[in-house]
Amino acid sequence: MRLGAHAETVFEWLALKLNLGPKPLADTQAAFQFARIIMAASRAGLFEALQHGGRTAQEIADSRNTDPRATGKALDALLAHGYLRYRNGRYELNRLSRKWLLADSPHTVVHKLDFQEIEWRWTEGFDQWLYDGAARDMHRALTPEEWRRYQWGMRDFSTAPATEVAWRARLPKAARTLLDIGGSHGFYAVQLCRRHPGLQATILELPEAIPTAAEILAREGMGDRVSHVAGDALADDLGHETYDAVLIANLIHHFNAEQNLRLAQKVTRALKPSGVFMVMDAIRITSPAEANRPDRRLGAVLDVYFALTSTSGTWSVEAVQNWQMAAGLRPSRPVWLKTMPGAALISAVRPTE
Ligand SMILES: C[S@@+](CC[C@H](N)C(=O)[O-])C[C@H]1O[C@@H](n2cnc3c(N)ncnc32)[C@H](O)[C@@H]1O
Repeated sequence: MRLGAHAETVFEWLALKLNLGPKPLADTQAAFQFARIIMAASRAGLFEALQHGGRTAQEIADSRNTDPRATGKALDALLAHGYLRYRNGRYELNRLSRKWLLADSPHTVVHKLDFQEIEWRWTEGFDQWLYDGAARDMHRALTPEEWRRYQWGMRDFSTAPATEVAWRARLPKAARTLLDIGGSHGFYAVQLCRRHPGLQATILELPEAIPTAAEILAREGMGDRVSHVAGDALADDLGHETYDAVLIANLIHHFNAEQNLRLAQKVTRALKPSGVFMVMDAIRITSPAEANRPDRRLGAVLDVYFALTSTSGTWSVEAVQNWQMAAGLRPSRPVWLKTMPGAALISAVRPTE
C-alpha cells in the first residue's frame, strides 16, 4: 500500500516523476490536516447525522450542536476528497462513508478513529525519540478510559483481517481448542470458531483490557465458546499439550527478540502434537536492500511507531520463523493478507515427534 501523493493526471505524474512538486508537503501538510478533519467529523457525529438521508450544513450543525460555518467547511473538505456527495443542495453519505464511518456498520472504523486521537498525541513524541530512542511503554501508561478506547479501536482494526485469517489459517483437522494470546475483543477467535464449529477459544489478556474486551465479545453471541482469562503472556505458564492452535495477532511488535523466542517455546509446550502456532502481524524488511518492497511499507512505518509507543517494533518473516524453529516447530509458507496489505500470517506446526 502506497501512502502520500498519487498522480491523477499525466501532468501530475510528470511533475512527480521530474521531482517538480513538493512531495514532502503532500506527505505531511495535506495528509495530517485532512486526517484530523476526518477524525473530528467522526467524533462530532457529522456522518451519523446523515445516516437517514441528505441534509444541509445548517441542519447537520443544528443536530450535532456544531458551528454552522465550521461544519460547512469541514463538509466541503470531506466532499472534495470523496467522503460525501452533494445532491439537491444537501450533503449525503456515499458508499465509502456509509460502510466505514457509521458506528453501527459491521465494517465501522469509528472507534479506531476515536482511539487515533490518543495515538496522535503519542506520535508527537517522535522528535524526542529520535534523540533518546527511549520507548514509552503504552500498556503501562493507559488510563481506564484510554484502555476502553484502545480495545474498541482494536476491534475496528480487526474485522476484515480476522475474517480472512479464519478462512486462510490451516488448523489441524477436528481442532477443539484455541488459545488467542492478546486477543482483546476476540474477533479473531470468534471468526475461527465460526469457521470451525467444534472449536472452543480462550483469550489470554491483560486484566486492564478485559472489562471492555468482554463487553465487545458479548455482542458476538458466542456464549462460552469464546472466553477471556486474565494473565500476562510473558510471565504466565501457558500449559502443556493443551491447545490444537495458538494465535498471536498484532502483539509480537510489543515484545523484543528474547521475549518472542521464550514465548514461542512456551507456546510449543502448550501445543498438542500436530498443533499449529499462528503469528499474524505487519512485517518489516530484513535489511535496507529490501526497502522498496511494496509489501513492507506498512511494517516500516509501524516499526517506528511501536519503537516509540512500546518497547520493540515490527519483525521480519525470517525472525518469526527462526523463533518458531528454535522452539522446535516446523514453519510453513507465510500467507500475505489481502485485507491488510503488509501483514502476514506465519504458521508453524508442532511435529508429532
Ligand atoms: C494491538 S492489540 C491486538 C489485539 C488483537 N489481537 C488484534 O489483533 O486485534 C494487542 C493486545 O495485546 C494485549 N497484551 C499486551 N501485552 C500483553 C501480555 N504481556 N500478555 C497478554 N496480552 C497482552 C493488549 O492488552 C492488547 O489488547
